[in-house]
Amino acid sequence: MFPASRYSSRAQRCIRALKTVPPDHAAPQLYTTLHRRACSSVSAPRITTHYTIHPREKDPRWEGVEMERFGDEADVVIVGGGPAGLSAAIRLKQLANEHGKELRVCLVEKASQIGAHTLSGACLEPTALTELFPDWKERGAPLNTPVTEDVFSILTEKHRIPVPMLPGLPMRNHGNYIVRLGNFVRWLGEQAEELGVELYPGYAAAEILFHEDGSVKGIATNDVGIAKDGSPKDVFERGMELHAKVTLFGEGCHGHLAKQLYKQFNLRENCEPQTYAIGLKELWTIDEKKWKPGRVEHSVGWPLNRNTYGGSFLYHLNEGEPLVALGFVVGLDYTNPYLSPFREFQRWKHHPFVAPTLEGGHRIAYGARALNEGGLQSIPKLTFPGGLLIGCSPGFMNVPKIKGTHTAMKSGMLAAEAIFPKITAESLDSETDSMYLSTPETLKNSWVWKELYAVRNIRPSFHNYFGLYGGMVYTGVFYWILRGKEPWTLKHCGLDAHQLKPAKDCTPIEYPKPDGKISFDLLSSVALSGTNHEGDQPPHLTLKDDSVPVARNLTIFDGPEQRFCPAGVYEYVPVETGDGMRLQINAQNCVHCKTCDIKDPSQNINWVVPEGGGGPAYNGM
Ligand SMILES: Cc1cc2nc3c(=O)[nH]c(=O)nc-3n(C[C@H](O)[C@H](O)[C@H](O)COP(=O)(O)OP(=O)(O)OC[C@H]3O[C@@H](n4cnc5c(N)ncnc54)[C@H](O)[C@@H]3O)c2cc1C
Ligand code: SF4
Repeated sequence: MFPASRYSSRAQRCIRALKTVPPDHAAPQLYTTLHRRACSSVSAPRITTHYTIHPREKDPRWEGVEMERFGDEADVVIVGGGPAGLSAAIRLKQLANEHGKELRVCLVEKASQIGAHTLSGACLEPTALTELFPDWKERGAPLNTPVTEDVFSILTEKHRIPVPMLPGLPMRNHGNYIVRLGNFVRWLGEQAEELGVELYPGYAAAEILFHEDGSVKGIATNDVGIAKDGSPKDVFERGMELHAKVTLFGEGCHGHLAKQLYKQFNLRENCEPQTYAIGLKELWTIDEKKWKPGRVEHSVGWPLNRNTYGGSFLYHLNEGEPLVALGFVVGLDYTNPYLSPFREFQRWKHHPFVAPTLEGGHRIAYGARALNEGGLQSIPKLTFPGGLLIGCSPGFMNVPKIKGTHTAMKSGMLAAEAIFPKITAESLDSETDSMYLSTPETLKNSWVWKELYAVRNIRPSFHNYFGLYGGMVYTGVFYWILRGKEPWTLKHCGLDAHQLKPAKDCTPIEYPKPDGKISFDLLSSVALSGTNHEGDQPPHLTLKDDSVPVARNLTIFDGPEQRFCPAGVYEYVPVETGDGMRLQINAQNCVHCKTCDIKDPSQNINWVVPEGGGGPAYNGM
């Protein structure tokens, strides 16, 4: 793996030493020093060609290329057409209409169609929707499946232990609806357009723009026409600037621009690190005799061990055909680098309680997306000069409920209500100027805050010796009986990226081969996500340092990105000229789940937006 012909003797000494020391949380300084030395001594093949790593100003191929950008002005610009962004846009226009004000609201969405990058369960709690549109039924909102049956189980390899769904438990779904969230988001988009919101699907916000005083001025959409090697193509076109008085960032879980805002405005200074899970999902048409529209099934336990947080969902939809949505969620604080969330999902489908539903059925869609698990203690400061963070980007997910849509919507609506009087108090003819906002008090007094406060200790309580079982006992005592009123707030165990143990300390996991009927391989799965990217563009999975994957991730953790990526984007392949391995990034496969950016143990991967419109083509996921 590290032949003398390829690496200097200094690099080899450092790599050998790296193999013998524990990971950085055990001996941080020694580890970091050795790692830096090893990486600086390794001559790695060039992988990253993106201008965010190799600035165009220093690249002779870009000399003389026209870089002027066209700019447009709006009152509010919203990044992300998910439940949060669309609810904020809708609420702003509702308020403008109620008060007889003109308000220009523009929303950019990186998917080619609104809803095409949306992936969720999803059981929808309709609280926020009813506040936004009390007449949602008359408006034809696609909530076609009220929950009629709620089943929760602890799975062992061969058996199932039923858990009664007592009133008051967070997992209870009485009064909720099973939806295809992509369809619901598309419907929200239609309502927004009807109210006069300008929607721009196929336009990714690639850059945050700042005023001279450091406040946010708006965003720029991505440039197009850059070749894979980072040079300009003949068809190169600069993106467009959108300036606004206020910019709302609703990029969803682990926003790429939000990451920059955290740094720029130190927004995470007083909160815990965000923690995450990856959720994988499939849609199946099943035998009509097994179809029970309105039935919701959740499980914890097998195939995960008691110290790995996660579980499954299986929802029977009522959409005119015998359709089920099923998925598997794995907490990204798992420690064994050999774990593959995708293969755990495939294995789970063979459980004797699950497989009979799928036998004779047909899989029609696949996808994956990260979700927040940090809860209240991980919500950063939400406001900064010129903008606000909304939805799952800062993280309003209610983890034990596995629900974040209603809270994301409400956070967007509250943001709209907080900024509306400020924007309209100014002369609308005045030059665009950024607003200074403080966290809306209404948010802290809202049901969102109360709901997240009550469940704040459930997820961190799973970090105990008994794992799953300890967490369930904690939930029973402190949530079900005391309703989260305990006077303490538990901490998470740090960044998910830091939780992996070195491969030498872990046992490889033997996964069964897929049978092609119930379980499938990765590539045939990715094909069902419809994902596509223009091939001749720089990979949007950028590496801060091209040598780190081999020198650290492969050497110490046996290349975990090959297993945690649910789309087969990362592969270690033999170097063509000489010995050794190199990382190959199959960026076209990416389904924009953001897991690599979260779980990379070296925090060397930075997901950036690809050319607008690229990515999965989900149809009602
Ligand atoms: C597997 C899984 C199961 C879930 N189950 C449930 C459930 O049963 N019930 C429930 O209520 N919630 C569930 N959730 C959570 C729910 O999906 C989220 O809480 C919700 O979608 C958050 O809404 P959002 O608008 O904040 O973010 P998102 O829905 O992620 O929307 C963000 C949007 O922004 C776009 N975007 C991102 N970056 C950019 C950019 N730079 N430029 C332009 N556009 C951009 C994205 O393409 C996306 O369309 C689940 C999530 C997962 C992953
Ligand atoms: S490359 Fe990263 S963002 Fe893309 S699918 Fe793989 S893990 Fe997800």
